[in-house]
Parts: sequence; structure tokens; C-alpha cells
Amino acid sequence: MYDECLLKPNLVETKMAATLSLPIIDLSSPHRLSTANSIRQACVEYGFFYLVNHGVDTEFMRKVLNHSAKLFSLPLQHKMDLARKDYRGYTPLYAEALHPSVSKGDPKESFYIGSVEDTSVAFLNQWPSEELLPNWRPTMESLFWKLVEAGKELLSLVALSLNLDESYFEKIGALNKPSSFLRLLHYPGELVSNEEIYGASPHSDYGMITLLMTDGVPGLQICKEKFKQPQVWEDVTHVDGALIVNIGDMMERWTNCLYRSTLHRVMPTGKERYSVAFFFDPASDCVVECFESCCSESSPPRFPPIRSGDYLNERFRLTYGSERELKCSIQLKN
Ligand SMILES: O=C(O)CCC(=O)C(=O)O
Ligand SMILES: [Fe+2]
Repeated sequence: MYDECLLKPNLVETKMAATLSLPIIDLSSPHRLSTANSIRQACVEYGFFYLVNHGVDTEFMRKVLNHSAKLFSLPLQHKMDLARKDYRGYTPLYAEALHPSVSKGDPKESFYIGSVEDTSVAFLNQWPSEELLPNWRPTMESLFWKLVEAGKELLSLVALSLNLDESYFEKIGALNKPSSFLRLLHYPGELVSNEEIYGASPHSDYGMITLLMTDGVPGLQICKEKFKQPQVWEDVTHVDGALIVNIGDMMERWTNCLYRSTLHRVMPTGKERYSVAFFFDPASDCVVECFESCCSESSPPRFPPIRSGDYLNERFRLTYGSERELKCSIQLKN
């Protein structure tokens, strides 16, 4: 699917990347049809847009990023006490690459929080103790709930944008215990070697939609035409108070590639950077099958139906290997 030359970007080309003006979508607008139309245009053209009035206020976003910075500044041993298990917890530097064929992991550390909404899995989450990081867990739980709320609201507009009933995703069971994940990210910033050409290697997200919070430090780039060579990368700048939303691979399958799951990456700038990604994915038993409004006789479905859980498991396996492999890579590094 990816060309190898993608992995060796020319740094000159990178520095000269053009800056995009992505569409801004107002989640609270009463003009739902025109908002849905703008979403459609954004998803067809970019697969990315900014979301404003989404219910997570700027002050709270700052608080979340501060809490995230506190976690990552803990001594490594404290963080390793929360090492990732069942896809939840701390992942150290270089332990994973978002592009499956990058041999060395990405120079970033992350902390994963799985659904707090689904009580059958919420207990799997790992939390720093209240003594170590006061108010950390309630802050992240509150963020989780706010993003679930924003995600559901946004999906009703996405359904409308595809000429479907506003409650379509609910009706097909996608939102009944959605498999959502928060990924707190820290890119340390200092360039350790010339080899480290990425903060996060090129990838598309696997799921339905991603809502991303950034701290203002640049680095995020997108490539609209993932199969075209040479690839053209454009900068996505931070907009204060806005979330950056992107379409994932499952939504691309659902829409028969009408909506793009756009390739993106994070380039290192030498500056420390924090971000928080919220992956809002369908419930695992929801079947992802081309929407009727997205196929016709002349444009038949390009992908067979697939259970969301099966699809995600396979993508996770390719990215993370098994949890056993993760433990080995951690031991080697300490
Ligand atoms: O850190 C960022 O800005 C993007 C992160 C990202 O694309 C991801 O975690 O999937
Ligand atoms: Fe991503």
C-alpha cells in the first residue's frame, strides 16, 4: 500500500511544505444541512477539518495538556510501572512505529486510555495514583466523556452529509459501546540522530473519526494523494481552541473511498511537542459495509463487509505486534 520512498523524505522539501487552510466546521451551528454540506466537502477534498464549538473549552484543553506533560515528566520507572497492557498505559520512546515498515520505532512516548464508557473494559485502564498526580484521572475521564459527546454529535452530521438519517450510526450499532481510545503523545523534541526523520511516521488512522488536540508546536503534515508520486506534504497549523478532525480507514471503507482517510505524519522541529488524539471507532461487532448512498451499479463496493473488531485487531497487530514483543523491547532499552 505504501511506497518505500515515502519513508525517506527530503528534508528540504519538508521545510518548504505549504500551509493548508482547512475548512472550519462549527459543531454548534443551528444550520445543520449547510454544516453537513461543508463536512462533505472537507471530507472529499482533505479528509481533515477543524472543529470549533465542540464543547471542550480552551482552558480545559490547556489543563489536559499540562496534566499530560506532568505524566511524561515522571521518572521512567514510574511510567514503566504503568507499561502498556491490553493496549492501555504507557509506551516508551521508540517502542512503536505508526508506519508498519519503519524498522526503528518513532521518537515519541505515549499513554493510552481505553473506553471509560464501556464498563466491561473500563477496568483495564491503568492510572497514575492520586498521590503521584493529583486530579489526573478525573481530568482525563472528563475529557473522555466530552470527546465522546462531541464525537457522537459530529457523527450525526457526518451521517447527514452522506444523505443518511442523522441517527444512522446509532441505528447500525456503531455507537453502542464504541471502542474509543485516548492517546496522549509527547515528542521530546531534541534530534538525537540524523536517522530520526519523523516524530510520527506516515500513517492513516484505522477507525471512524479522530479528534486531535495540539499544543501549538508545528509538525503535523498531511498528504492528500496517498497513492500519487511524488508525494506532496502540507502543514496543518494549530488553531487555538479548535480540534483537528480526520477521517479514518473504516469511514473510507464505509463511504467507498468518497471520504478520504488521509495520510499524515509528524515531522520533528527540534521543539518539544504534546498532542492528544481521540480515536472514536465503531463498536467491535458493528459490520462496516459500504453505505447504500455511496455505491451504485457503476461504482460497486470496493471492500467486502468486515466486523469492526476484526479489522481493528488486524491493524493493531501490524502496528504493535503482540504485547509480549512490547515487553521485550522495553527490557532491551532499560
Ligand atoms: O501528534 C499529532 O499531531 C498526530 C498524532 C497522530 O496522527 C496519531 O496519533 O494517530
Ligand atoms: Fe494519526
